[in-house]
Amino acid sequence: MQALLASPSLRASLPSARPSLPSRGLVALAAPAARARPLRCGPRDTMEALARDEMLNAVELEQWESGKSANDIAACQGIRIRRHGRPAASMDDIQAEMGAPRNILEKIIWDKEIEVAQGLARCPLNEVIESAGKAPPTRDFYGALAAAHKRNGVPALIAEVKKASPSRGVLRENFDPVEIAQAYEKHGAACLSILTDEKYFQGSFENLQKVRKAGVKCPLLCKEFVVDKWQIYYARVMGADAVLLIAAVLTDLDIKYFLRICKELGLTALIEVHDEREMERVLAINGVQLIGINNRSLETFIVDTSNTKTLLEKHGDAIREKGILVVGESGLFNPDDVAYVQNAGVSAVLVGESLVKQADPGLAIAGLFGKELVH
Ligand SMILES: O=C(O)c1ccccc1NCC(=O)[C@H](O)[C@H](O)COP(=O)(O)O
Repeated sequence: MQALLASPSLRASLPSARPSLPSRGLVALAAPAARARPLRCGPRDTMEALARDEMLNAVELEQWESGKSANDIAACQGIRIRRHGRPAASMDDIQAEMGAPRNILEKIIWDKEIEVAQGLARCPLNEVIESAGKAPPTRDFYGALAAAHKRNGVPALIAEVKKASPSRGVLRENFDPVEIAQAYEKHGAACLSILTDEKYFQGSFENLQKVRKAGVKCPLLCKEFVVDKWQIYYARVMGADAVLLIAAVLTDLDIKYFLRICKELGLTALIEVHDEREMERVLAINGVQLIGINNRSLETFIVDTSNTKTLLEKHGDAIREKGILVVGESGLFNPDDVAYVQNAGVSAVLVGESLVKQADPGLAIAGLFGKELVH
């Protein structure tokens, strides 16, 4: 019998998802050879496909069999964000067991685990999967970036619809997501990023859905803190063409598994890295098309655009050989900032604050690039 690591999402649904998953948590499945029927597109089949594609790593299997907790496995990959795995508990009880969150990103993730459990209770996974299968076709997020970069001769723009953030507070009081999205599209944004986290960014999945239903044509990134596959299916249902997967939060197996789900749903995955270790991890994963280099540390809020230059000086050749597009994210305010990351090797930029806080976010785009962008 082929033992298969519990998928990240399955792990999240187990009673002790992260703190300590006993080796009995291994899920024994029929040896792939024994399966006669073709692969269905359900999560269990995705897990079998995962195993069949030998995306699993013997080291990871050994770690699980050694009884290491999922948090220990994550820590072995340099991940500093822990999971509590107790979505039904109060934050007080969680903190009594884990101590206070070490930084804002860990706090966001601890809240997200609880939110996802509430979402699952509200809209069970099988229903979301069924709805995702009926959603209109996705738009080509990756292709839109590549085309815009070629058309304009500057990095393609992913313009972010963001009302507030932990580091900057409220950016725009008068916040109409559809109005902002339409202004961005009118002035040449290739794609849009829509914040869907409510507690820390005052965003929502409803904003994503409104923008999609308003007739905005450019592809939409669901800017969410993904910790479970339910969020990917739900993003698809609510109108996303791409989702964000954050390497600082997700293990290699999480990313491999979620990449496969994105592929099945026709979604582009933007894999976000911030440091050397995360870049090396992500470049070792097959199927990555789009890497975002965040100049902002999501743990300290420090923004340093030289981060993009440093990472691309070392890894640019490998990235180009793989045909991966790179998105420079955060802290871009003027043409010099854009030129700096362009010279470093990015094909696109993701920009929020410097646009959304302007009186006319659409008009601000020409100011950011020093020229009008063409469609
Ligand atoms: O922006 C924050 O304060 C923040 C805190 C914790 C996690 C994520 C956070 N921001 C997400 C982003 O990275 C930005 O929204 C995005 O890259 C755009 O950055 P900017 O142009 O500087 O608004």
